[in-house]
Amino acid sequence: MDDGTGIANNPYGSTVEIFADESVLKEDWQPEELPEREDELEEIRNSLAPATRGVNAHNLFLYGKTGQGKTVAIDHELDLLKEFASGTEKLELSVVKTSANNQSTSYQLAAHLIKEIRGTGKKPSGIDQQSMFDLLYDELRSLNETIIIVVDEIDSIGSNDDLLYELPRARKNGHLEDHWISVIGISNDLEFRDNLSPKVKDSLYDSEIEFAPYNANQLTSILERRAERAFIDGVLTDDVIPLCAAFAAQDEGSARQAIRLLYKAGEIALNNEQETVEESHVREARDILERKRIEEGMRSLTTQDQFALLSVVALETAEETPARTRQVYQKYKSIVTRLDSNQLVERRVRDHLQSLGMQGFLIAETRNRGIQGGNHYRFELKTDLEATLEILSEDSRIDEIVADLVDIATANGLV
Ligand SMILES: Nc1ncnc2c1ncn2[C@@H]1O[C@H](COP(=O)(O)OP(=O)(O)OP(=O)(O)O)[C@@H](O)[C@H]1O
Repeated sequence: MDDGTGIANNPYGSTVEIFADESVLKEDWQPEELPEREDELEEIRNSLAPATRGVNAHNLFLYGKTGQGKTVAIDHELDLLKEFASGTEKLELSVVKTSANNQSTSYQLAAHLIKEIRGTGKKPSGIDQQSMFDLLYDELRSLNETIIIVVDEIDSIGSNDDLLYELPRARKNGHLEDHWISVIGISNDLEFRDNLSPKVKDSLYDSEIEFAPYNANQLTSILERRAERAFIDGVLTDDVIPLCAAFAAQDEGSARQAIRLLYKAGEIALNNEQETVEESHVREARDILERKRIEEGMRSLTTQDQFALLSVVALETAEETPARTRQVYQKYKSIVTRLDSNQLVERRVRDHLQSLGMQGFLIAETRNRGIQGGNHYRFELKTDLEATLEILSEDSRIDEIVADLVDIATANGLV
């Protein structure tokens, strides 16, 4: 049937409508309000407020797992501060934002900041560290009197953290005599603070705010506000939002994950020409996103990460998890022997296991050893076993081992 637009037979011409404003479900959409983070917003405001009183804002660290609203909260408060600055002569403000990205050093971070301030051109390179810092001070001098530097993924800077020590002291040390400078660091790595060198901690550390994972009720309200704008009235069945919220809350409590689930469920309904979004769409969306997450994560695993993961998967198929490091290590040794690969010592394997925990593949539970002192760890698989086995089996180096594990998992009724 022709609807008069001439596109009736075009495969893009779906007659079903689900979304009222799909852009609201996109990653870069900026919410106007964050009622679930009122306390954190107030703490950020109190830390930034000295800038309005003619001195530097406090240095600030925001911690929390992924998708907890750290970035959106800081953006919200900085926007308000900029708005305040534009209406008064009391505050001349410049905000510089950058991400430390994977494995940055102080040198690279300084180069990133220079590029960010210049707004164009390539990152400077080929000079020594002090010259790079001097170049950064030159650029910073061209900015307004009060400078706030936001460094996302600040933990990526690792042990070469000289710049984090230098920046907050730039005024005192005469590099930026006429400026007030402060640094806001954002991190997903909850242990980063403990690993900072004492001199950086001392120089940089004024206050910290931890963003606790959202619970299912908070995620429900976040989703409801989005859904009201994003979807046509009445297309979401009652279970959809609570289910998206529950799935995300069971995992990391991430608002990003909850929003992605809702968006994907809507797309699945639409692609299937269905008039309403239902619980089954959310379940399908969860499976698709989980698989994608594992696939993406696996691409960045090193060979030894992969062997460590495979060891835990092997214990999982035999229903022997959570497992102590020693147990995982035994499995690891048999795997590398079978593959005729380089064998690491137990401590290094434990490092790989912990890194897999950080990357969301494993649950790494810490137990205190009581009077013996120190901690020991227990590891179990966090990702879906069946999907993990399936993705691992695509790697020809380990596919025979994975095939054996699939047999064991099947025999144990796990897949
Ligand atoms: N309270 C909230 N209300 C509405 N939307 C929110 C809220 N918290 C987070 N979001 C949304 O969730 C997504 C993730 O938030 P954000 O990027 O701020 O998280 P993050 O903690 O900085 O995560 P990461 O460390 O991974 O960058 C964004 O789309 C953001 O708009």
